[in-house]
Amino acid sequence: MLEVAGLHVSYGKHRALEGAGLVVAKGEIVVILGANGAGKSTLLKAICGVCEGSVAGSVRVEGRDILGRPPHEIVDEGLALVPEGRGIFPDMTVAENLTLGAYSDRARDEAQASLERVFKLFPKLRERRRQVARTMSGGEQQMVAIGRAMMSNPAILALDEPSLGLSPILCKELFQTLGTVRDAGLGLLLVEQNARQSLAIADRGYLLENGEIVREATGAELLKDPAVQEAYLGGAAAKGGAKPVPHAPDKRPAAAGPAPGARPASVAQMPDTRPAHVPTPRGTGPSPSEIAAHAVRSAQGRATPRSAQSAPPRPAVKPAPDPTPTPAQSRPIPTPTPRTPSTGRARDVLGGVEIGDLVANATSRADRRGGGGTRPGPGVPRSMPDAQGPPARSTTQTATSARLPDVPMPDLGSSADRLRRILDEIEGAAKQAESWRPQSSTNPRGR
Ligand SMILES: Nc1ncnc2c1ncn2[C@@H]1O[C@H](COP(=O)(O)OP(=O)(O)OP(=O)(O)O)[C@@H](O)[C@H]1O
Repeated sequence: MLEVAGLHVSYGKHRALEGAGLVVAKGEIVVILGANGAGKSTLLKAICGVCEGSVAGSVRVEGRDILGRPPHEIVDEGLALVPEGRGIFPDMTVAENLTLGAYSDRARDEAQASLERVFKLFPKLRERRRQVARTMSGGEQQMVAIGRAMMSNPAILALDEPSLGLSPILCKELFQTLGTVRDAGLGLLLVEQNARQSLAIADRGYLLENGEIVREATGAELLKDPAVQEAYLGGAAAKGGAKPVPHAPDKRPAAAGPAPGARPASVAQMPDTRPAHVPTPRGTGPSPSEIAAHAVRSAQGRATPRSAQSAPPRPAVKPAPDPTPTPAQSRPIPTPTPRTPSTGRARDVLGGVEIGDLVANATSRADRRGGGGTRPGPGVPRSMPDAQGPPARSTTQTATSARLPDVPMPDLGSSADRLRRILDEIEGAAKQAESWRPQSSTNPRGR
């Protein structure tokens, strides 16, 4: 169960959240509705440990306090976030994306069971497991994002605007899927602008106005409520179809606070016993590079003591688009050495691939990119087709015909080091670009 009480968030002087409280039990869908700027994303990010504002209050998962803890620890406690925009690895296959979702301590040993559960929920992902993620439709990519979050074996799944950008048909499929995920026993906390469809599947919902929870009721009650219809469903006369959420209302109800009978009142009114303004470490949801960086640490952790894994998460760096074809995983990748024994069965399902292999694979791709297609990176022989800078192929070819060559994969430890170095180089280049200014002598305005 997720219990949030007295949650305050400020961005500088701006108070975005004022004492929000909510509860999500396993096996229920809870929707947060609110106008643009009401604080919905802030609420979700603060709960999941990825809010850049100052956060105070209480957030508990299964009774354990998680506020102020780093995102990967929060995932380990059983709370996973599907961020707005999905955050999948576009150049990796479905199977690779899913496998990387099992990087947490909580999930690693159960990766196989989690994968089977995801494939059972989303049979399409099993069919498409070798397809490169960026070649999938928006709805399918959303499935990958949800599936990847489920690979961490969460008790509670938080989703930020999962229907954003989906067509009406895909929206319908998505909400059906969320119902199935709930039926599998997970608790879902859903921030949505599609009020009609989200309330239709919700067990309960909360209305957020100007940073405060002003009402809690069942999904059915909220759907029938004239005020909700007026504010979020385009008026009582509106029939069917998703309506845009109105802009921030200028007035709030006189009696702001949980509705009569709102449950549990005791949680919503819990005093804030935490020190004011606990800063949380991240600014946005975990990015693919953060997940990759954590995967690197996890992979290294197999050969190093746990105490050596305490490096802070890396800053978000968007992966550059990969112009080279992505190999399909149709044959096992040779196992790097030395390696501690594999956890076993997940490797079978994924054609012999595990997180360490994925990291090594990603590294060798990055090397090829860095070498401009002319110089293979260390451990990547010149005979690799991509290293010779082949002409661009279609995405269809990418997904179906590219194959990993039978070459030994580089040593895992050095791969991890190289991935780190590449991330550092990207960061350095970004910093240089930020600090660069034209010389005054070249000022075109002559000032
Ligand atoms: N990083 C930030 N720095 C400063 N202010 C922020 C930041 N993130 C959000 N805010 C402000 O906090 C308030 C709540 O923003 P938030 O994104 O949580 O709203 P929302 O309900 O999710 O809106 P939308 O539906 O438009 O996404 C807004 O006034 C927004 O401008």
